[in-house]
Amino acid sequence: MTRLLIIGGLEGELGIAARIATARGARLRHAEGVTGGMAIARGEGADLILCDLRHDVPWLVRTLAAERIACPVVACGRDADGDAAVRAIEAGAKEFLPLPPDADLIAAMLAAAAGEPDAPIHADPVMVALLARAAMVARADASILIGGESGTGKEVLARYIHRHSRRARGPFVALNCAALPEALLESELFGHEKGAFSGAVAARRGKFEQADGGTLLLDEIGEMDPRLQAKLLRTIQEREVDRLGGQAPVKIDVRILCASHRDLVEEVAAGRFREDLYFRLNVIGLRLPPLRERQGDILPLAEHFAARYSEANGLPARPFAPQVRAALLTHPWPGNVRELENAVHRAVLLASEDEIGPEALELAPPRRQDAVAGEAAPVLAGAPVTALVGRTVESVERDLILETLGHCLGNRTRAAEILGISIRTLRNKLHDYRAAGLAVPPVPGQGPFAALPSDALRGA
Ligand SMILES: Nc1ncnc2c1ncn2[C@@H]1O[C@H](COP(=O)(O)OP(=O)(O)OP(=O)(O)O)[C@@H](O)[C@H]1O
Repeated sequence: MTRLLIIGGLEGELGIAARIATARGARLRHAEGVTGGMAIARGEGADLILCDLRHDVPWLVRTLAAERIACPVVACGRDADGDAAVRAIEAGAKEFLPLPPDADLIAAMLAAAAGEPDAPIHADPVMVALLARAAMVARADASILIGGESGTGKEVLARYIHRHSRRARGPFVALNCAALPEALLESELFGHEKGAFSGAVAARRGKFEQADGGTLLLDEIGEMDPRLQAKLLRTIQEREVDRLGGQAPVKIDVRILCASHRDLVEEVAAGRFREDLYFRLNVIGLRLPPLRERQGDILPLAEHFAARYSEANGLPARPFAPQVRAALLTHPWPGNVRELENAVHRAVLLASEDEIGPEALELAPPRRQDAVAGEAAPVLAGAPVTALVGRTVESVERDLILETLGHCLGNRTRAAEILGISIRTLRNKLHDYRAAGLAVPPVPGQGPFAALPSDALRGA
């Protein structure tokens, strides 16, 4: 959690800045003047100092430097205080924050001060409120269940909670419960002793032990099978894990965060998820809204991804053309932030020299589930191999899986065989694609198009 020190009177606009910063999860200390501020910086330390320009900012900056206290100072004032701002910056103040304060600017400063490279990018009031709540509940040790469609940023939020918790210096460990078959998931979670099963050639600490003193994120918890659910409940209640093949349980101190794109209440009602475990995990519930319900986040996220992928690919930073901005704002984003990230990544690679224009933006048309024949083609189906450069592994994998399944007329077993993956992995992936609004060929004999000829089903 960022320790913010504000120097100056809090009755006016600086007070508003203080409230914004606290709402964004900063821990606030306050001093009326620079001498009091220095005393706090020496005693408790600070990650960021906001100092009113009416105080002696140059003295503050010099004294911090002389005492080797590394802490950025941001000078705050009205635009009219130009001369004082220049003097402050010349003395070594990091930035000038114009008053009245802008909430996004404060958030960016806090994120930079906290050194949070993967801080959630956000601007929409819905997300501002959600993150403020997350930062608040992060301090308790209670379990949190994070709901939200696939790709909305549940893991990003979980990491944010960890960083704002008193376990921030401990490990953050994540495990996707949908990605592994049951037996493997069990040993990944709980660990095993050497020889516990064939192939267990050495003892291995499970994720619970790895997360000791920190936070464990169990992603896609709704996919966990009932036997493991029972074992998980026991582990949480007893605060100790039994390694497979182990002699004695091992004490653990772990905070559990869970994420699921399924409605776990429905899963409980359907008898697929244990009610007692649900109540254990859902002490606090947070729901990430789909991207289409937080329009204010779209452009800041798009700009963030454009900057990131331009830099990563050694390309110049280019602005989005106005048509692209409009298209980004109106697209429904069934795959949420992940879809936006992939679309912007592609656009950055395909764009011309001076701007990211509409020709570089490929947006998948919105799809109904189980689309009619001919529409069953996956996004970018039939892309020749030479067109793969510039695409993410994830999007190529998705197209490969959907095309293969279409080729097998929806036969999951056959498609999994051809793809060389387990049927469980295939099912999990198809589930995600469906949740993201993509057309998934139905199981033969069950779908509405079972009677159609194969060519029609295969699509493009
Ligand atoms: N607010 C955000 N700021 C920056 N990046 C984000 C944000 N939200 C999501 N992302 C990015 O979008 C992608 C998907 O996010 P994440 O994996 O957290 O989603 P998820 O909801 O856990 O998805 P799934 O349910 O499929 O596991 C990631 O690459 C992540 O970095």
